[in-house]
Amino acid sequence: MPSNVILSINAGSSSLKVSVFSYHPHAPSSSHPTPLATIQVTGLTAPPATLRYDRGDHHIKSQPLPETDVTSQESAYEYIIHHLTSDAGLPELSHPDDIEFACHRVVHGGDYDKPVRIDRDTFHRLEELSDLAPLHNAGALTIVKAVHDKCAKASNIAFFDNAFHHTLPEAARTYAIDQKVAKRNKLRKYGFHGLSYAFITRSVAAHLAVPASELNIVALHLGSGASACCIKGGTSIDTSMGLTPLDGLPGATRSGSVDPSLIFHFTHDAGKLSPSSSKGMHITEAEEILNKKSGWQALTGTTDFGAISAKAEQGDAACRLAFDILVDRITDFATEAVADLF
Ligand SMILES: Nc1ncnc2c1ncn2[C@@H]1O[C@H](COP(=O)(O)OP(=O)(O)O)[C@@H](O)[C@H]1O
Ligand SMILES: CC(=O)OP(=O)(O)O
Ligand SMILES: [Mg+2]
Repeated sequence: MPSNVILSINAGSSSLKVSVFSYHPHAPSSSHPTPLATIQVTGLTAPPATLRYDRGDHHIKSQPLPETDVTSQESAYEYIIHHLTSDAGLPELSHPDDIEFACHRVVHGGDYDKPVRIDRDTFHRLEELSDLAPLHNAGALTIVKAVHDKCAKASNIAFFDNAFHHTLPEAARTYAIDQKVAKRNKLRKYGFHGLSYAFITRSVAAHLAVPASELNIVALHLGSGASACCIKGGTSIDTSMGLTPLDGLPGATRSGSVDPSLIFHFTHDAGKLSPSSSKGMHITEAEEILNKKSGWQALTGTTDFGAISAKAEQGDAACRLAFDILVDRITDFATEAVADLF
């Protein structure tokens, strides 16, 4: 009997979220896969990480994980696969070979505007984009590799977080820099969280009972990474993230938009390679500081925005400021975006 489990895998900057579906190879093409379970490890940047597991309509467990066990997207994936294949209540997935398709959210897909099956060539192309999504692509690719190495029958498919924004008008996606250099190095606004915006567009249109092509909204995706998107006629016409997910709204460890010359006044080492660079991913001190040592972490000492909002309400000044900064930046984007909708 052919294996028939589909995994949907979202390697976020602070979490790994996996949904398990079953799929009947001979079912009509109009039928949808059946959801079996969801499992997630959250709080990777605010240890201890937490496991949450739901099977069918049942919440099975929520528990903190030992701090040493799960510290990265890669170790979270190993933990999750072990957990799923050991669960007697989920007989459809009792061995990694039961997985037929592993569908990965890949944050930076460069010029790809549609999902692709990942082969050696696409894997290398996505690896080359790792420098442009330093908190994301490399982690997702370690999971692609784990599936390739350990799930004999699975195909890896990449779904790109920037693809929804391929409709950005030229003026919105072009930076005011030398266009020869921009074109050669593919320096433009890509935008991210597109899988989420595509879902929001479908869901809001269904809720309002209007065709997506008539939907005009400003949508927000607020998580460890935060962004906003202006959606006109169901398509993205502007979004707050840019060449990389660093641009736009601040996030858990990200500064968001700052004056581009600020970093040279912050440190004289801005252009040096950071010690956390690896053979496959080159990160300067500037990128390290702005991606990993800024945002809510730098302002309040935690990346947990739930805790920040609670403390802000209790009068904690640093948390109040962090909260107000987020509101200020969202309001800036939304005000401009609403004007673009008319
Ligand atoms: N109810 C809430 N109120 C405020 N912040 C929340 C709430 N629920 C989750 N968060 C915050 O959202 C962040 C996690 O976002 P998420 O999108 O799941 O992560 P990732 O970027 O890894 O995908 C954490 O900072 C968490 O504290
Ligand atoms: C693109 C991005 O920032 O994703 P996440 O919110 O999962 O970190
Ligand atoms: Mg996310």
